[in-house]
Amino acid sequence: AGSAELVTGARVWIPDSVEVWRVAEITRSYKEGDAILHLRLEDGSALAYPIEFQLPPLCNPDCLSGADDLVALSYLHEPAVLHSLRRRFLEANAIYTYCGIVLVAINPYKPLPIYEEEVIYAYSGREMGDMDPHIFALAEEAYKQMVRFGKNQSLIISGESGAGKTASAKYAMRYFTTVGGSRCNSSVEEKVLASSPIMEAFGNAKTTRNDNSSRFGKYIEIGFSQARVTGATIKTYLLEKSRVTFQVTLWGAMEQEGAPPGHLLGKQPQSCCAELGEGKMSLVPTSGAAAPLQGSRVA
Ligand SMILES: Nc1ncnc2c1ncn2[C@@H]1O[C@H](COP(=O)(O)OP(=O)(O)OP(=O)(O)O)[C@@H](O)[C@H]1O
Repeated sequence: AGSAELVTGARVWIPDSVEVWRVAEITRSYKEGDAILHLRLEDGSALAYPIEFQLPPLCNPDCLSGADDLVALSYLHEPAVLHSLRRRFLEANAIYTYCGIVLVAINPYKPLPIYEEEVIYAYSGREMGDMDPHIFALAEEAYKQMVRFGKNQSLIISGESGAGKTASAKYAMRYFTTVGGSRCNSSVEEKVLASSPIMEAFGNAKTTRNDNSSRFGKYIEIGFSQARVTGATIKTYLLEKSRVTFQVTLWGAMEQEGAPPGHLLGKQPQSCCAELGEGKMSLVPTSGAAAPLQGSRVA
């Protein structure tokens, strides 16, 4: 925040060890060079907040936080983004929010009734701004651009382990196979969708972060002809050595602070496959180097 905006009555975010950020109201206008900012917390208590390096970030007006596009916020900083996403999720069960052309997704860790075929058709042919933020809106935008201009499109999905990248990619694929499904050759779409469990059987494992964690990134190329799906190619990439070659014991996983995220959970390398169960296989190269992975073709 600029010092001119830190006036009596303005609200700011201050760091908190439990809630991460909490709101406080300024009770005395701040002047350049002041070492203390006088605040009142939400429970009514007074706080003399020391200005060490940075002035605290300002709160957005209540009417703005919770907007479906973060770009609408007057102040765009970490507490504003977290507060807006939290409010949308808790108040409206809204897991998707735009930030311009980027879609931010929160993993709800429970099934939501927002991926049915009716929802796909509701998004089909619509503009991004007309509908609530959704992975289908993004998929529709890419599909429309491809059909309209005949240009290849890419969806880049990133996030930490367990964020929901694989699930999002599957929803996008379901969208394309539904709106771009061909009536005469429906087995192609079925094969494209059926490729996911096969790839997961070979390449996923249970980790401390995610019960069904991908061991490598996937580049999925979906081919279209006259706006209809004709097939898909999956190439594997980004084989993280730390995910594959580093193993800790079951007890070590619990005890070891700062263990790399997404590492395999197994007692001994040789017992790892059995640990993983449910038809999943671990990828444990015999040498320390990352094993090259081949692309596999579907349909
Ligand atoms: N939109 C969603 N709705 C409901 N559940 C979800 C959603 N997205 C993800 N999940 C759940 O969260 C779990 C973890 O998601 P997912 O495997 O897609 O994460 P990831 O980002 O691919 O993780 P990793 O990098 O470890 O492979 C999934 O098994 C799924 O049950």
